[in-house]
Amino acid sequence: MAPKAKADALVQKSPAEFFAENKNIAGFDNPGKCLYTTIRELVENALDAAESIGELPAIDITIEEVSKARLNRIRGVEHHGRLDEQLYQDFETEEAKKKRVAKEAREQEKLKKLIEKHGEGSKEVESKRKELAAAAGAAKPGANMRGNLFYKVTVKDNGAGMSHKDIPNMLGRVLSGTKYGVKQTRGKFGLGAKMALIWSKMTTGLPFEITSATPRAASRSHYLLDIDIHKNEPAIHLEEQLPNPDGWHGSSLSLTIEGNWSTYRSYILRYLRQIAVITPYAQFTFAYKAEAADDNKSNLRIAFRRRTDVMPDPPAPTKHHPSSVDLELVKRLLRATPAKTLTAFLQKEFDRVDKSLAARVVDEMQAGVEGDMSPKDLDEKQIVRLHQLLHEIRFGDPTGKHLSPAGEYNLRLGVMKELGPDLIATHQGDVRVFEGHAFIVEAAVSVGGKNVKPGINVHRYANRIPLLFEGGSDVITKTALRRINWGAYKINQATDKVGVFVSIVSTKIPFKGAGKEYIGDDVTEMVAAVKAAIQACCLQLKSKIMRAIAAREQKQRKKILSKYIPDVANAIHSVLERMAAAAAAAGGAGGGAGAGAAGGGEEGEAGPAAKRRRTEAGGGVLRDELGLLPAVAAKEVTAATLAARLSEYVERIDTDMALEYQVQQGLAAGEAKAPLYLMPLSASRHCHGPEVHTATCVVRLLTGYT
Ligand SMILES: Nc1ncnc2c1ncn2[C@@H]1O[C@H](COP(=O)(O)OP(=O)(O)OP(=O)(O)O)[C@@H](O)[C@H]1O
Repeated sequence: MAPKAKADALVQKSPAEFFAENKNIAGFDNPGKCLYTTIRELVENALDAAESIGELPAIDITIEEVSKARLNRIRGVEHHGRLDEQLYQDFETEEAKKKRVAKEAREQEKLKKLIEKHGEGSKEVESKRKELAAAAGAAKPGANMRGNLFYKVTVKDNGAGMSHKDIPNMLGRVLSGTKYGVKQTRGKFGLGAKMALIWSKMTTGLPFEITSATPRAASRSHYLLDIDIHKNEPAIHLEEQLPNPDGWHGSSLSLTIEGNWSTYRSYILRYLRQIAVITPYAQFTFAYKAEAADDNKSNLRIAFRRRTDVMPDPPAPTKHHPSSVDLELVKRLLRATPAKTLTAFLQKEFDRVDKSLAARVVDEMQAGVEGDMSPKDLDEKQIVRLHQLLHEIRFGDPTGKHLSPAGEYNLRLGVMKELGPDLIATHQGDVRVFEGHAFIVEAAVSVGGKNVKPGINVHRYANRIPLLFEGGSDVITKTALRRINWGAYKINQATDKVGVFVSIVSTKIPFKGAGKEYIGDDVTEMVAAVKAAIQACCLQLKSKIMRAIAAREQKQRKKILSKYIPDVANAIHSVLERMAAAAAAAGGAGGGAGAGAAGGGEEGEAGPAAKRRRTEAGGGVLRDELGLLPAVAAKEVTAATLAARLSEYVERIDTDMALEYQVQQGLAAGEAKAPLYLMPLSASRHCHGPEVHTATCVVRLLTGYT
């Protein structure tokens, strides 16, 4: 008989263990991505911390390369040479070496043939070279060994700091934070900084170093902190309070982790550039320090300067909207409320519930529930009934006053400073609601600019943080690429350099996953709001683009007309010369004093009538009403005269058309119109009236006419 299977042993995991084993859920996928996410989490905490006290953020970010040798010195690990080379992954056997060399020779032969066929520098040769270089790297023995890719990451801010006693729990216990309330914040889960610490613990074993001071604190807290993953508890290596003579406030957080700068460099820089776009009132400095101080090729220093002191109003905490709460939350609120009566509880804990509405909700509960009973006395069934009613009754929508969008001004400024586009339009949508949470969508669409690829370049933001990964499934990308008919707005989706910036702020962003990488495309309200915001920008751009096209066409027309003026003037002049000569000859034959008409002319026509002569040339009849022919004959009208008059004419119709066009556009665009009264110059004036500022000029009115 087969032995009876042993029941699996029950194991419980701490949240820290769970996240350590499932790092990717929080955006910690591979060493490169971990470096990126660490920076991101620390920068977002820094911004939240500064904005929470109304301070214009000033954030310094440093990534310092740490070689394995240096890391080992820091960790006190002794260096030993290799005893047995053959044990190591980078050891190459004779046979493997022979194979590699033969393969390399074959590839070189292929390259030679390509050079003969297409020539040195051709596309084919260059791509083969790249392929060979990559293959050479991959074929190196031990190529997949993890190299010395360690980095000390430090982020310093001028924010609110943390109170001394809270630091261990805030930064050493997974799922602990101060941002769980109903409030728009960049952080949400109480996880990011701890994930960075877990990653550091898993790869270098070095602790978090934290220095922090709250505003007006007499001392700075200094900690070396670790996390006990099994217990999900902070483990303190060093705790001290240092003097704070200059009254500094803020935090400096530092971690040493494994990473990969070369593969994630572009993401990190893109992230910083995008956060600079949405936060133009913040100042960021970024420094990458290579292990060798004189490695100028690797060392990097970038400053994203502050461009405005106008900071959006800070988001305010709000109450739960009745339609957003689940049964568990209702129970938790009932347990925790300081309210003494049920009516007061409803009024105090929920958004959009005033005293009279609270009383009506209580009446609706029936079954013996009274408004003055204690919320703690509700039994299980009554709580279920209350929860159901909260979802069935129509409450007013959340107002969205507690939200803090970047604002069209900031968004426009940010895009202009980072991209310098040719055209830009911005739009802020109305407050909308999903699942009882208010949200606002803002958008900017730009055309042209530096470092912008042709096509639709989508930039996504959620609660003012840039989202760089997993864009394909995001509501913003999908809407921009699939739901907007760009052609209808005179934008060429394939060749124009279009920047689409969409920012969503809300007390609840429907992120997919704790990594906060993308927003689901399944919230109908959000899809509609994103589409409307992009379309509103496109509509503004369309009229700008049409104006630009018309101006370009006009310029082009003028250029073409001007180009032909000399030829046309010469041609006309030579025809006129010939006609003048013919007229002179005909006049002579007719015996009139140079005034006779040829062919169809009246016999004996003379005097003033001679000025309006008819000349027959080549079977046609020309009526010289202006008396041009004698002027041509007398060389008073030359080709140059004709060219000058033609130029004048082209210039005039250009100005007339431009003026007419501007007037039409002004009227169509509904620009500010103000009645102006023109007085005869003879009217005497006593004093100056107000100035009228229009889009194109300032008109000063004169008053006090007599
Ligand atoms: N630079 C800082 N200044 C002040 N407080 C900070 C700073 N960094 C972290 N904190 C505090 O530590 C808490 C935990 O931070 P952590 O990054 O782990 O999570 P979070 O920001 O709350 O949420 P999320 O996981 O979504 O980022 C924060 O809620 C905040 O109160």
